[in-house]
Amino acid sequence: MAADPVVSHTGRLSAIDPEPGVRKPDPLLVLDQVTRTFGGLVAVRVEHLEVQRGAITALIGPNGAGKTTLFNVVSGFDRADGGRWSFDGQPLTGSPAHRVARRGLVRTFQLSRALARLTVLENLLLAAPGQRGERVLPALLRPVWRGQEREFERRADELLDRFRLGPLRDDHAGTLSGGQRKLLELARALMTRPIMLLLDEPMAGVNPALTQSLLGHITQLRDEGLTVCFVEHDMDVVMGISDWVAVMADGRLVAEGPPHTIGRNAAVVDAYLGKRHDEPDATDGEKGREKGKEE
Ligand SMILES: Nc1ncnc2c1ncn2[C@@H]1O[C@H](COP(=O)(O)OP(=O)(O)OP(=O)(O)O)[C@@H](O)[C@H]1O
Repeated sequence: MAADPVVSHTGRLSAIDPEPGVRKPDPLLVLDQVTRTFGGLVAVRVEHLEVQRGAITALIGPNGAGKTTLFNVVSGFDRADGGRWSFDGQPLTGSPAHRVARRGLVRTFQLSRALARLTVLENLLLAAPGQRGERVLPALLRPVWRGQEREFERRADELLDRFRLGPLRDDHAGTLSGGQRKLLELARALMTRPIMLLLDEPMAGVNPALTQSLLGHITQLRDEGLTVCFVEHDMDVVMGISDWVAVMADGRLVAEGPPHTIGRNAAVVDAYLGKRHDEPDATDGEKGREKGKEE
């Protein structure tokens, strides 16, 4: 019997050297010399990073390490100052967000105020591939749906069932709990049938019962072949679902390895002790100071 491709992808990860920038057996996303600066602050300076296809990779690091900025750059929501990156063997450097999504790399965002006013179903339909809000909204008001819209609605219902959001289909998204919103964000991202998902703190604001369910959904998606990279501060979550962990500090990639090795890595201990997780560093920019105040 042929080997399960997913098991072999993640299994092969445990055999490679846990070194920052190490080559992966089957990289889907590859970054080289990627930098992003804000004024004098170098937020990201990643020399080389490969994300393994079919695996769940956690991106961790203290506040202000550059994780979100890296996600923004790669997903086309921010520009880099330098470097190049490729996806599925083809260059992706500098592509705008809509093109990145069309290539199959999709990033989740927290539900915005505008989307909170739409129903759960409308949120999914707006995320349908090749659709732009101005084309979908009038369609939503039409009593008879044409072929493409019907197909999108079928896909949306499939996802709502999958995430047990079916009964909330016609509720305003703003009325959902924190955990249900996270499920909706995941469902929105899946409308386009992506190859890879970038999840920014998928468990933030989720109660423990729903956290388990969300973790189950994410590992199930991985088992179906989706590649997942997520930023997370909760180490139980990181240890619980990731196949591989990449650690950033001060914009750099300082460590990589299987989850059970990461806690023992001296560079990781330095990164977290040097800049406590709940404490913004004095060298952080405005954003770091603002975050510090909020927390
Ligand atoms: N738009 C911006 N303008 C100025 N500085 C920024 C901006 N965005 C990020 N930064 C700075 O870049 C650095 C990296 O921030 P980033 O949000 O990427 O870190 P992070 O690792 O995601 O942190 P956290 O875990 O707290 O979300 C920080 O010092 C931050 O203050």
